Amino acid sequence: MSAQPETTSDAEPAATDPNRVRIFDTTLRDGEQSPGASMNLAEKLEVARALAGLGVDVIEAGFPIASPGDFEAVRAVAGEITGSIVCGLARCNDKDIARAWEAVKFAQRPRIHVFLATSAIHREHKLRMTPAQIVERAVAGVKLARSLCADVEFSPEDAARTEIDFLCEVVEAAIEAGATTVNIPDTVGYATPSQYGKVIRTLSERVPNIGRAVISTHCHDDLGMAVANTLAGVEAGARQVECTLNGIGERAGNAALEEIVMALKTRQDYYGVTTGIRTERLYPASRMVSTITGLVVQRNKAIVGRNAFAHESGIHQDGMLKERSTYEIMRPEDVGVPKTDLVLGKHSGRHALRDRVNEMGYRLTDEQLEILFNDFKALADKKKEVYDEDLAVLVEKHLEDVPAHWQLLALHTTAGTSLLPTATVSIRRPDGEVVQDAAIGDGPVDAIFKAVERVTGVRANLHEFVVRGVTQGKDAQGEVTLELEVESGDRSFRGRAASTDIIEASALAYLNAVNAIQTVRDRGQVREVVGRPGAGA
Ligand SMILES: CC(=O)SCCNC(=O)CCNC(=O)[C@H](O)C(C)(C)COP(=O)(O)OP(=O)(O)OC[C@H]1O[C@@H](n2cnc3c(N)ncnc32)[C@H](O)[C@@H]1OP(=O)(O)O
Ligand SMILES: CC(C)C(=O)C(=O)O
Ligand SMILES: [Mg+2]
Repeated sequence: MSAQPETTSDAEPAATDPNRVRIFDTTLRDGEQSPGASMNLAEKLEVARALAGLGVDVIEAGFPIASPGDFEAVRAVAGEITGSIVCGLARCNDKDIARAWEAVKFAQRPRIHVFLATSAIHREHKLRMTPAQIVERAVAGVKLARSLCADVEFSPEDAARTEIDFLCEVVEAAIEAGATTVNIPDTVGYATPSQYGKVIRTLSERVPNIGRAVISTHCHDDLGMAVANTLAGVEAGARQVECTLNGIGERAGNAALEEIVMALKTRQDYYGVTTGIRTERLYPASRMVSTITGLVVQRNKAIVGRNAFAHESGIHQDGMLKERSTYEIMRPEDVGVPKTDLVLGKHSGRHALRDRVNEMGYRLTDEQLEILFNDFKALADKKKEVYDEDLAVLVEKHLEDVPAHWQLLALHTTAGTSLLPTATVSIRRPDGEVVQDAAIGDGPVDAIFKAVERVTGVRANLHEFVVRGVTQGKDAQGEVTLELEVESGDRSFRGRAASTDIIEASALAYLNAVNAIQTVRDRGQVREVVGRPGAGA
């Protein structure tokens, strides 16, 4: 075994500032261990570039002994990435360590990461080794790695379930053998924050040579506590945190990089530490990892989920419009999310509605807004989200001046392959009387038109009938536009209406055109009237 190379004496802030927390990203190694998340060389390189751009201190690029492909990927990352340390994982044996070194040796800043489980469960059942053999093997592995590389990390796998005295012994021996970072994995996500923090604090108090190494956290999310445990580790003195983008990783995943970084940044007042992460690149990097791995980010995921900066409740939206900090503790632009999203839905209020229609260029009186608000709530009860296009339809409906002489109150249709299409309509006449009638037709829409004709007595030929989706999603609104020609054939009247139910939209559009005809008749006018839905149409 050759003499140990010098420990890396980098002038990075991470090496000199006691309050700087190093971000060790293992998206390409532990993250890739998520079932179905394997990445090829080109994909790993792309993610590695994003990680370097993000400013992570260490990129764990893979486990070189795992496969020729992983070896090549780690080598490619090592050959290209500058700035960040590039690390390869190795079991505690000569072959793994040699292979890891072969893969990372051309990196500007290489690291070998050696691991060996220390808990009783792993010692007895998996490794079948005694505590003394574990210490001996760990020391040999670290020494071999240090003979090759100045920067060596040692992980006592399943540390959080390891007897604390034995853990202290192994950590001390690994540092003595040359480990420059000692990583304390909660491999199975079993720890709780105060317990994990206590482990880190105990190591820093009881291991005599601990000052020669950086203490690192590596927490899994089996009980949903990976980030909380990591932060407890930082509070207890850890100055490297191992994490992955979007929290991907073995089983329930690893601690999420974006959550740790933003917790440390947002609560700098509490933690008093910094990282070197360019946080405005978090969202793009998260999107990239999600696209490449195919692991979808849940909507309500902290920091990078689609809802992380979205507000639907009226009270929150009102607060946001008055002062952003009422309901947001971070600015979306600080994590690379384009902007806060005030989603209009069933829980929204008048402030948000007025703000949105103003943004869309409409100026409504208080009375118009009130009417719009009622229609909006009725629509929001049917639709999950009310889009700008939906609003435009509702607003225009109230800006039009076609009076609702005839108002549709209720509608019922039956249709099917072996039935006569039938429609029953209930309509309020201009004199206020409610009339019901029914008709059969070639289809349910034709039956509706005939029933409306029977009630209103307005005879016209349907000249044009167009249905189109005007909004997004399965619950999109359909808009019906139609044109009626009155019997003389020299005048046409258009009607338009929108609804989530196109049968209803057809009835409303037809009645709307009938109202336009009625308006002309009442005024004795002979010009064409373009009818759009009037109030109640
Ligand atoms: C907590 C973690 O995330 S650890 C990293 C987990 N990641 C992976 O396992 C992904 C990559 N792994 C692989 O491709 C394969 O498991 C390989 C190539 C590493 C090994 O494959 P194989 O040689 O066929 O062994 P296999 O995976 O079936 O079993 C693991 C062997 O390593 C031993 N082992 C496990 N951890 C260590 C360690 N840290 N140091 C030394 N030996 C170890 C096991 O005891 C077992 O040895 P045995 O064959 O004497 O019983
Ligand atoms: C290899 C080690 C660090 C690991 O991933 C774990 O223990 O979870
Ligand atoms: Mg792990």
